[in-house]
Amino acid sequence: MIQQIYPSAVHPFQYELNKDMQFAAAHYVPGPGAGQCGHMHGHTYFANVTIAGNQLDENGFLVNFADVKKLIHDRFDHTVLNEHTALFNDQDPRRYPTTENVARTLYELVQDFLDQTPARPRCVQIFLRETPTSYIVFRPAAGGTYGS
Ligand SMILES: Nc1nc2c(c(=O)[nH]1)N=C([C@H](O)[C@H](O)COP(=O)(O)OP(=O)(O)OP(=O)(O)O)CN2
Ligand SMILES: [Zn+2]
Repeated sequence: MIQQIYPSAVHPFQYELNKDMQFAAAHYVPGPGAGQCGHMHGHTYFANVTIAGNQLDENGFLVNFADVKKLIHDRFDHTVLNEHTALFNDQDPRRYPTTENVARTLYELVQDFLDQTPARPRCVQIFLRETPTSYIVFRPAAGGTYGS
């Protein structure tokens, strides 16, 4: 069981759902300053996904916790992040599998899924821990984010 305190996302919605999960994945960071991280190595990533909205679906869910896990855990667990070439790219720093870019990519995957649901709740925060001492918090930019 994952038990961590996460930073709060500020949002105007009544319901806030949080899903914790972990996944084991390997990666290397191709950047010139990556040092040791340029070599293939692995992490047990811990992700916390925060989704918010005002409307529940026909199940009484904001979104099914299991669907959120499927989007991330089932896709990345026991994989090499650099090999997800539709998402990451060794030639483009915006697409290197750094913690920052992985966190943003998780946001994009989750929000794309939510956009296909009738109530279209919003992913308001991704917390992604790569090591016991290093983590990133990604929040979508303000402006246009909470428009509907
Ligand atoms: N801003 C970023 N810096 C670093 C990233 C990153 O994704 N974004 N990644 C790495 C490496 O991939 C590495 O796996 C993690 O680095 P680090 O936290 O330095 O790992 P340590 O376990 O060695 O940390 P200590 O606190 O020194 O034990 C590097 N930088
Ligand atoms: Zn790493």
